[in-house]
Amino acid sequence: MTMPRPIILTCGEPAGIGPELAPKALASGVPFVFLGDPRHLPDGTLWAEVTALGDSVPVGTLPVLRHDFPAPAVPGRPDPANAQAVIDVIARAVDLAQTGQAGGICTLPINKEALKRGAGFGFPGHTEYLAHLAGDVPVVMMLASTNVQPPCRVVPVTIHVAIADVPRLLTPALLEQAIRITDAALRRDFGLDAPRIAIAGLNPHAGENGVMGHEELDWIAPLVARLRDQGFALSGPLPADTMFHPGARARYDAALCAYHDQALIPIKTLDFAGGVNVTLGLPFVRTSPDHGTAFDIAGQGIADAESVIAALRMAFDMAGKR
Ligand SMILES: NC(=O)C1=CN([C@@H]2O[C@H](COP(=O)(O)OP(=O)(O)OC[C@H]3O[C@@H](n4cnc5c(N)ncnc54)[C@H](O)[C@@H]3O)[C@@H](O)[C@H]2O)C=CC1
Ligand SMILES: NCC(=O)COP(=O)(O)O
Repeated sequence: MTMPRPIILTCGEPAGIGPELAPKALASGVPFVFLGDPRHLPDGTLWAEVTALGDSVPVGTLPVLRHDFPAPAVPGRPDPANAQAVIDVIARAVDLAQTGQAGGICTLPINKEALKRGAGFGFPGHTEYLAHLAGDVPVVMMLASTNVQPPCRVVPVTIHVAIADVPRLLTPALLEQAIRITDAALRRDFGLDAPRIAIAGLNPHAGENGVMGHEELDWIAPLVARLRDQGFALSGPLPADTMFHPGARARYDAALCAYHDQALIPIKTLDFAGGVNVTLGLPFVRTSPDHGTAFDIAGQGIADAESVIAALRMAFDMAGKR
């Protein structure tokens, strides 16, 4: 087996904890290159500029593929002048992955509000932007634990949308697409031969036979039955409140949830430190730590690098499987 190419670690929002996590991520042991402005790294960081992904640097030194930003970074205070460069770094990383120069990308967190206000960013997150850059392909956001058993893997079928819009946006076509993409990715990237997927209901108690909502009876259960007949190992619709305890998680490999918080609250409660966000369905590997920009602690040097280390390892592992 050939060794995967190095992973690109994008800088994300330079006013957040991303730049201080990059040197700490060397502890991952994964070959990676930081794509960003070296001026944003903490004082005293050992870094060396590389011009290509194969370039070697001394042990313990952060390899940096330089992307100059217009402004320095002030922790906790995103500068609108830097917003476009944050977006450009993501696009440049995708290009490096699509052209085979990088084994995949691992993204440090962005602040969606800062990008929207600073550069009119038209996407609610990396996930949607990456799908666009890849040619408007359908994708799925999955967050996967690395520290708990049985594992907690969750997919929000609707992603960054207002809760008021969920019942309209959660459609049979979207759920079926998410099931198919998740099943394929669990086989390809996670080495599962017969993935078991649990489907959460939308309503309390999964509607309790229509007395607390009707979507489960109207279309979720029929869709699950139809796809089960096609060979997918599906369970549900299940009441979301009782499907994340260890005994329940032992019965499936990934849980498909109706909306963002239904999926992300369990994993961030069970394994905030080790959670990894992975985009399924892209033609290249993309992972990310599960946390955000953490402006409240940025620049203090106390940010925990466990999630980005787990994300880099997962990206490298996935790149190896492809
Ligand atoms: N992949 C991405 O680009 C993501 C971006 N975000 C963005 O981040 C921004 C802030 O989001 P929040 O909801 O406040 O979540 P957050 O994850 O940034 O912070 C939540 C809490 O966890 C703490 N925390 C986060 N990461 C930590 C770490 N590595 N070590 C120690 N403590 C840590 C923070 O100090 C804060 O108290 C938002 O703009 C959001 O959209 C959020 C999640 C993922
Ligand atoms: N809450 C998860 C999140 O915001 C991650 O979004 P993305 O930037 O990875 O799409």
